Amino acid sequence: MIPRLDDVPGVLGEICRRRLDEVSRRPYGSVPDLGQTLPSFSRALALPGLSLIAEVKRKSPSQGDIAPLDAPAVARSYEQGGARAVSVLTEPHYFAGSDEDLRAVRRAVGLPLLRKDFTVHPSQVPEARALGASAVLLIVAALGGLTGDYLELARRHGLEALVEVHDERELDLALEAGAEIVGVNNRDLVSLRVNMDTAPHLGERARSKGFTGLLVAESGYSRPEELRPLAGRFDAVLVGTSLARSGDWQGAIEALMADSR
Ligand SMILES: O=C(O)c1ccccc1NCC(=O)[C@H](O)[C@H](O)COP(=O)(O)O
Repeated sequence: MIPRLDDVPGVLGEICRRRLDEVSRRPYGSVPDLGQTLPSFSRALALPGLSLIAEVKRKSPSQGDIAPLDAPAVARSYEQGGARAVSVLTEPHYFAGSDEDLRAVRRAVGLPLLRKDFTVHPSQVPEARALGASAVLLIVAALGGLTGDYLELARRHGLEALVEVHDERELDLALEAGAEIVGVNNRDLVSLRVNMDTAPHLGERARSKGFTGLLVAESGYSRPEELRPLAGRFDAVLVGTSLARSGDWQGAIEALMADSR
């Protein structure tokens, strides 16, 4: 169940190899699961109109420092602004996130949470649930042929999975693996280039192949007009940098989503 990360190029490869090294040092099951009932991620995304997954993001390889956020306070504003789910980055070095951020956000809001991390070891799956996440991120570019095994593991732990792709090959792999929630990332995680045509293109391909699950468009969104190509095609959009940077998190959501509700 450990992916062959030597073959993963660029920044994504670096992040994943470092994460695997860190995670492998922790004793399996070191985060106690309090057995709490967690809200459904997919039900929130399937509500009418375009759902927003708002991300708590302090820094990133493409942007550098974004904002020194207080994770639970920002998540509360996201909830008040009408976000339907919150994504919490828990990777410490490249994104300045932490497991404690996820725990604190769980205590602060009632929305379903996505643990936005680089899942490269099976222990991260039960850990996500124990920290209060309803869903984990599975990046096909990192997991390759193991994507289906991680999906099965997530289901066994009562978690949903956002299966992330950014090209046709990865999309086809995600569909074959049985993904029910597919995230199309406009950002190529190897080159870090953003192409806003990626989500509409791959969304259309997924539907043409008979995919009836949930589609999420990810990365690069900051203006309401950029959401127009998603209307009626995507169930949700995941937004990090532009919201995190705004300082007025509730107002930024209201402005961004004004035409999409
Ligand atoms: O954001 C990055 O620079 C990045 C680099 C390498 C791997 C992952 C990265 N981001 C993860 C994400 O997918 C985004 O945080 C998410 O889609 C939100 O994107 P944005 O609204 O553009 O911050």
